[in-house]
Amino acid sequence: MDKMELKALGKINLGLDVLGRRENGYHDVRMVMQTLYLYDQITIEKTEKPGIELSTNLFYLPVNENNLAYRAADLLMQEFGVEEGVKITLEKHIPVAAGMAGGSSNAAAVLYGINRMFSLGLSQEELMERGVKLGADVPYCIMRGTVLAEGIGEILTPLPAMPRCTVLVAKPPISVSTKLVYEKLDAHEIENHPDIDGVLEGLERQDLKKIASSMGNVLERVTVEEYPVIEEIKEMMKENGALNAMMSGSGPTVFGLYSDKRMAKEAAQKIKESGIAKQVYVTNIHNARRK
Ligand SMILES: C[C@@](CO)(OP(=O)(O)O)[C@H](O)COP(=O)(O)OP(=O)(O)OC[C@H]1O[C@@H](n2ccc(N)nc2=O)[C@H](O)[C@@H]1O
Ligand SMILES: Nc1ncnc2c1ncn2[C@@H]1O[C@H](COP(=O)(O)OP(=O)(O)O)[C@@H](O)[C@H]1O
Repeated sequence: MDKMELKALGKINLGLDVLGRRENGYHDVRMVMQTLYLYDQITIEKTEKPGIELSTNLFYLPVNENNLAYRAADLLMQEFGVEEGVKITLEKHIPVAAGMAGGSSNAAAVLYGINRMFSLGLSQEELMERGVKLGADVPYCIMRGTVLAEGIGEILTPLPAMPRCTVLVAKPPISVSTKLVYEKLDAHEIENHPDIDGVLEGLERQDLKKIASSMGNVLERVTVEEYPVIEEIKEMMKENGALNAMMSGSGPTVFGLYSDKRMAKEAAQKIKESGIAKQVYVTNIHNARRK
C-alpha cells in the first residue's frame, strides 16, 4: 500500500464532567463522547526520500512537529525505524481550536494509517497507548462511536450507539485554549455537576429526548463567562427546534441535536444570516467504530 486516503472525524461531548485535578495539572474527567460525520481528509503517500513532509490547506497551521499529524507519524516511524518517508496532505474542515478534537482526530488517523502502510502490526490497544502521549482525546479518536471516557479521557468504555439524529454545529469566530479553560475551572468550586448518568440512561433506553435533556458540560460556564456569544448561539438553536444545545469540549463550538433535518437546516440558515457564526454545519452522528 503506497497511498492511503483517510477520514479524520470530529467529535462532540454529549456530557463532560470534571471529577478532580491531578498533580501534573491534568484533570480526571467523566465524558460521553460522540463521533460526527464532519471530517478532515488526510492522504498519506510513501516516499523514497526519508522523513515527513506535511502540507495543509490552512496557512496558519504548523507543518512541522507542532502539528499533531506530523507528530503521530514521527512517533511510530522513529519507534519502528522506518527508513522510507511519507508525504501527508491534510485538508481541514473540522473547525480548529474549537472543542471538536480536530488535531487529536488527525493524530489518530495518521497513527492508524502509518501502522497499516508499514505493516507495523500494532493492535488498536497498542495504538491507543501511543496516542495518549499526543493528546488525551487521541485514544477515543482511534476508537470512535459513542463512548464513556474516564481517567484523563483515555479509559474508554463503548456505549450503546447514539440514536439517529441530526447535529447542527456552529463555531463563533473566537479561539479558546483547552489548557486555559481547565485552569480557569480550578479557580471555582464546581457547583453543578452535569447529569452524566442521565445521558447513559438515555443511551441505554435509546431515548433521544432523555439524552438531550440530560446533556451538560462543566466547562461551559468558564467559556461562556468570557464569550457570551456561546449562550446566544445555544438560545438560537433551542428557539429553532433543537431538542437541546450545548458547548462541545472546551468550546467555543456549540452543537444542537435535532430529530428533524429540515429544522436543523433552517436553524443553520438563521444562524448564518445573523452573522453570529460563520462556520455552520448540518451533519450526522457517526456510530461505526474503527476496526
Ligand atoms: C476538553 C476536551 C474534552 O473532550 O476536548 P477539546 O475541547 O480539546 O476538544 C479534552 O478533555 C481535551 O483533550 P485534548 O485536547 O486531547 O487534551 P491535551 O492536548 O492532552 O491537553 C491540552 C491541555 O488540556 C488540559 N487537560 C486535558 C485533558 C484533561 N483530562 N485534563 C486537562 O487538564 C491540560 O492542561 C493540557 O495541557
Ligand atoms: N492537525 C491539527 N489540526 C488542528 N490543529 C492543530 C493540528 N496540529 C496542531 N494543532 C494546534 O492545536 C491547537 C488545537 O487544535 P484542535 O485540535 O483543532 O482543537 P481542540 O483540541 O479544541 O479540538 C490549534 O490551535 C493548532 O495550532
